[in-house]
Amino acid sequence: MSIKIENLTHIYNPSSPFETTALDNISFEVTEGEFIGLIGHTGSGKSTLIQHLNGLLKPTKGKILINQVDITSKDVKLQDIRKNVGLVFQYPEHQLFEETVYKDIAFGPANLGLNEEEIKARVVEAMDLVRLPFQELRDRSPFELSGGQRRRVAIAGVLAMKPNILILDEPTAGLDPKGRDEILEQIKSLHQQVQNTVILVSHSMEDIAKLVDRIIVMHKGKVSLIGKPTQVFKEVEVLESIGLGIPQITYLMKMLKENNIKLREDILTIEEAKAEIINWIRGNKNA
Ligand SMILES: Nc1ncnc2c1ncn2[C@@H]1O[C@H](COP(=O)(O)OP(=O)(O)OP(=O)(O)O)[C@@H](O)[C@H]1O
Repeated sequence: MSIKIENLTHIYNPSSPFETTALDNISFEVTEGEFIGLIGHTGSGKSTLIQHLNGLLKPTKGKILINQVDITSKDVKLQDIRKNVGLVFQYPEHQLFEETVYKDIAFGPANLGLNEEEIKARVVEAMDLVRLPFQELRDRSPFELSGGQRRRVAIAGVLAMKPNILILDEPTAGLDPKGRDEILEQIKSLHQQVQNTVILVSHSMEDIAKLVDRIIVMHKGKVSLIGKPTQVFKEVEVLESIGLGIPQITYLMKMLKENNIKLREDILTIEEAKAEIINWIRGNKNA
């Protein structure tokens, strides 16, 4: 499903001493099946923006079109939006409440009015997508699991709704490096399998550089940059002026180039850098 944001403004506590313009007239489009990284400093408006996409917040001004349907219109039911747009909040495991893993993941599909057989199929599939063993964990309490497993149960609960648009707000926050890599790897492989539209909110350029088709950089309620990772990372001055950087490996490639070691600058991962440096060394040996 596609998303089109038109002149979206959101003001908290309007006409009060606490008035805050969290989103300031922003516009952009996301095409069906795109994987978007949404990045920006704390307070830049990321959470406010994504809460508009599943109808949790209403715009002060502007429109949100999902597959050309304006979801801010009074005729659109919240339930229909939520069927299509799955939102995984920050620290989603805090919202687990059922006594078993199965019941927690089944909660959303049950609310969709599906029958028991279909609900079970959804739970099995969702647990498989986040690599949680169904037989071993189905009857366990989510509260007996590790932090990383609880996070995956919570993500599975949203995946079981089979949303066409999946939005994840800092899904790796608070996890150790292994847990973080596993979750990112699972989100990537899910996107490759089902080709859904994904918006991943992150503070880490490193994390999103490897995954996304395009990056949206937010600053003070506005879209500051939007483009492919390699395009966005060329804007080092803009990024630094708003307190963000480019991935360390991209810095290293730039520095090598400045020292007359001619390498590609659009390197995003250590693996790509390794291959490029080995090529360069081989080329010089043969010269
Ligand atoms: N419920 C609220 N009431 C009043 N102001 C709010 C509310 N939620 C957010 N804000 C303000 O709106 C602005 C944008 O906040 P928002 O949470 O959208 O930013 P963010 O980029 O998601 O930050 P973080 O990375 O910390 O989650 C901030 O100035 C924030 O203080």
